[in-house]
Amino acid sequence: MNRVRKLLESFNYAFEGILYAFKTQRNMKIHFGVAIIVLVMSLFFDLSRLEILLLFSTISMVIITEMINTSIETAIDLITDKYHVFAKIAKNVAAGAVLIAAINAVIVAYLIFFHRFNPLTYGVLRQVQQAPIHMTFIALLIVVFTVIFVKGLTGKGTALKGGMPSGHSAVAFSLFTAITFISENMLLATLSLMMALLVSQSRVESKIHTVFEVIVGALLGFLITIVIFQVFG
Ligand SMILES: Nc1ncnc2c1ncn2[C@@H]1O[C@H](COP(=O)(O)OP(=O)(O)OP(=O)(O)O)[C@@H](O)[C@H]1O
Repeated sequence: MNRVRKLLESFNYAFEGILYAFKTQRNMKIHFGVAIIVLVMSLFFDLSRLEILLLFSTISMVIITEMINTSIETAIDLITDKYHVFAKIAKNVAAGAVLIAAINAVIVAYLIFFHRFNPLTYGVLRQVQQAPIHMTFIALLIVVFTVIFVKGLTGKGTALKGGMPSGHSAVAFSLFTAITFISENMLLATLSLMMALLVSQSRVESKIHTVFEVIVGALLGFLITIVIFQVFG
């Protein structure tokens, strides 16, 4: 009897932990909200057992990493409220784990749902792989990952602001290239190029990037997207 009570008690503590994370962490509410939307959506589609399994594992992974992140943050705050480089590393690494789980979730959701939303490509993976939107999505993802990676190598700026190269111009030029390939229309190409130039110019104007960083970003976005469209288009 005592053992059963102990077991129940430990379940209770575990639920308290889940509730605490949900109540106090804004991101946790977002994860749960998105998870619910995805699960409701899954009811409208004829998902295979494997796809459902993937959905559940992916959702669990995001929630689990967020909870471990909360746990580490709390433990660090218990130890110190002073600035310490180790505290920063521990918290950043834990936050990084959540980010990876969240990116994985976006990719899984894309692979499971996207072709079902597009009646033209319904059920035909080969067609989806060749769809411009698919290539644009993949190109953008690769551009963003590359920018973050290069920023990490050069050690300047943060993932989303400043540093080498400019992520904004990389994305803007990637989109310009995708629009040019998809539309095959000079006017649209010119207009989107003007927008990409404006984005890049504003990064220099607001002193977030140097001209060189913006040019490297633009080249990166442009070249990666060209390669993707040439190879898979
Ligand atoms: N004691 C500390 N020493 C050094 N850097 C810290 C310290 N505490 C926090 N930081 C830095 O601030 C960032 C945010 O920390 P914080 O504890 O506010 O986490 P958070 O992700 O904002 O959490 P929440 O979403 O719960 O508000 C950490 O990722 C870390 O880089």
